[in-house]
Amino acid sequence: MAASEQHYTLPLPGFSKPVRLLIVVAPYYKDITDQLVAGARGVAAACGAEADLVEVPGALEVPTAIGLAERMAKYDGYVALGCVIRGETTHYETVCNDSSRAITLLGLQGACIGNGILTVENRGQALARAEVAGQNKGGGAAAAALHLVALARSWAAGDTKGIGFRA
Ligand SMILES: Nc1c(NC[C@H](O)[C@H](O)[C@H](O)CO)[nH]c(=O)[nH]c1=O
Ligand SMILES: CC(=O)[C@@H](O)COP(=O)(O)O
Repeated sequence: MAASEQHYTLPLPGFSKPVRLLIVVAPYYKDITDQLVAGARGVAAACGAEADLVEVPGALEVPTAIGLAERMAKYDGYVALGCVIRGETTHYETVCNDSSRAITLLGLQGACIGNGILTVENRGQALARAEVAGQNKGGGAAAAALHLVALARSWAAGDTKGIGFRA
C-alpha cells in the first residue's frame, strides 16, 4: 500500500519522557479491529511509546472507558478503536454519533485521544481502512494521539515554537 494512502504523519520524534498510551478497543468485529490494534501498536512502537490495551463490548462503551481511565491519570493519551457497520435500523447513527461526540467532548476536556472507530456501510469498506497494509486507520489514530501528547508537552514546557507552531 502506498504510504500516500495512509493519511497521517508521525509526530515529531524525541519524547524525552516515556509516553504511555491506552488502546481502548471494541472488538465487535474482531477480525477487523485486530488489524486496527496492530496498526496502532506499530505506530506506538515506532515512536517509542508504551501501549496498554483494554476491551469494551462496543463503540458506545469506548468513551466511557477512556473517561474512567483519564480519572486514574495513568496514561498520556488514548487510542479509540472499533468498527461500526450499518444494519437495518437507525441504531447505526446512534452508535456512530454518540461514540464520536463523547470522544470529542473528552478531548475538549483535555484527554489526548486519537479516534480510530470505523463507521462504514459494509465489511469491505472496513477491511480497506483497518488493514495495516491498507489505509491503516489504527495507526493513524495512534499517530493523532501521540501528536496531541507531543503538543501538550511542548506547550506545558513553554515551547511555542515546537510541534503545532510554525515559525
Ligand atoms: N452495532 C455495533 C455496535 N453496537 C453495540 C453498541 O456499541 C453497544 O455496545 C451496545 O449498544 C450496548 O451499550 N457496536 C460496535 O462497536 N459496532 C457495531 O457495529
Ligand atoms: C451499528 C448497529 O448498531 C447495527 O449493527 C445494529 O444492527 P441493526 O440496525 O440491524 O439492529
